[in-house]
Amino acid sequence: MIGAIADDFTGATDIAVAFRRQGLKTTIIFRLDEKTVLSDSDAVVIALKIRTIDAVDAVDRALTALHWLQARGAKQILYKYCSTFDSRPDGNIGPVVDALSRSLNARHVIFVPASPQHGRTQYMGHLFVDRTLLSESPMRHHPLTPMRQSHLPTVLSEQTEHDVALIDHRAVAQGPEHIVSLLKEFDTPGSYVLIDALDENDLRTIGSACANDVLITGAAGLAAAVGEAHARHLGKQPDYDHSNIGHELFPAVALAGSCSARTLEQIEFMKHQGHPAHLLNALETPDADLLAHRALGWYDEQTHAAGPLIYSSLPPTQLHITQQHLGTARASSILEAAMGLIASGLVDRGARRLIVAGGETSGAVVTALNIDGGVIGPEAATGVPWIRTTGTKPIDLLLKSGNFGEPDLLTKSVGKENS
Ligand SMILES: Nc1ncnc2c1ncn2[C@@H]1O[C@H](COP(=O)(O)OP(=O)(O)OP(=O)(O)O)[C@@H](O)[C@H]1O
Ligand SMILES: O=C(O)[C@@H](O)C(=O)CO
Repeated sequence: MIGAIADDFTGATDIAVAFRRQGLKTTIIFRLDEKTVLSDSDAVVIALKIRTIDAVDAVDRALTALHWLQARGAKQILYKYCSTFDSRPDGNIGPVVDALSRSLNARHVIFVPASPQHGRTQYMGHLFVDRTLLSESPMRHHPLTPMRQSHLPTVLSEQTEHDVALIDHRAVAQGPEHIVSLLKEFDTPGSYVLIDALDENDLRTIGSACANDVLITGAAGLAAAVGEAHARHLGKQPDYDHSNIGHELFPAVALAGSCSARTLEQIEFMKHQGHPAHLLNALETPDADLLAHRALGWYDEQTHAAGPLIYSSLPPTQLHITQQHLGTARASSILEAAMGLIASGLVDRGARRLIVAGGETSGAVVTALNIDGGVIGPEAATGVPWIRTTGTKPIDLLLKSGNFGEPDLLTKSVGKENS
């Protein structure tokens, strides 16, 4: 069984569906419970919310997840971070991988964030988002983890004491045996190796070179490659879900806390299509309870025929003003707490389908709703699967990564009743 630990919730759904697509029976876990028994899962993904928290706490939670997976028979561990390597200079990718590699006694650890299906490629150690370098992409304005350096060996070296090497694309092009022979040079405990990848072929090459590594790290591109090799080994066929998850439960509401460029476009599109929208203004009301109370009062006045939107997302200049006045961490914690309260209030009022934009925001919502896990359904967009939650009152959830999906994704997913 492959065990994956994801540093945020939308990242967890992104790799869960990458495994599922290959035909692996995949379970997603939002809350660790010692009593959980996994029946015949080929891949298990644990969603953590540790991307931006204090590194000591992040390490602690990642190790708890590791031990939980090991106790249930995970043979290979994938640590999933963002395909744009989102992290702060003091963490969290470095400290968490340091702890996981020590605990697993890993000889070398590969780092492969490239995910061509999402337009993320790595060449000569530099990460690209579509046609631009990471540092020139909208990721430079991220509210919590602004990425202003594209050369990943430099970024990772700032987060760890371990040596960081690069296997560049010329070496990848020579095939898996060549990578295996190069990795032998790094076969001392705790050697870190970033590997370039431009397309699915490169990822397949890397996936087969690292098939026996106890610890691998990366994003959905690597998960798909490793999942494919694993499915082949198990004799499983690719699986495209045809269930009705995500298409039948009403009322539906969209919640957006992501300030990523694509989410801002999706919000504009939704408003333009006439969906009612309510902005959470933390600058004016820096109080989670009050923001939630007002948002739910507003929701109660809507007809719900066209799925409503509740959002806090702002473009970079306005975001910066809020963060300067309130402090970055305080603004996030007020808004995440408000989103959690709003989600609980919506479910109490009968909402059956929630579309949530943003990984941290998704973590806040799922945690507030006390959801243990769910079944991965069809993809509304690449890397964005519907999830039907487990438990007595299932709801359908779409946890959307900030930059994923076409501009009409929120509009299409929230839908219009009887349309
Ligand atoms: N108006 C605002 N002012 C300050 N902070 C905000 C505002 N709106 C949202 N935020 C915060 O910005 C953060 C956005 O992170 P989140 O992970 O939800 O989105 P994302 O990074 O775009 O998504 P992903 O990680 O999936 O790519 C959250 O902590 C959220 O509370
Ligand atoms: O890898 C990605 O880009 C996403 O799965 C993600 O991590 C969103 O936060």
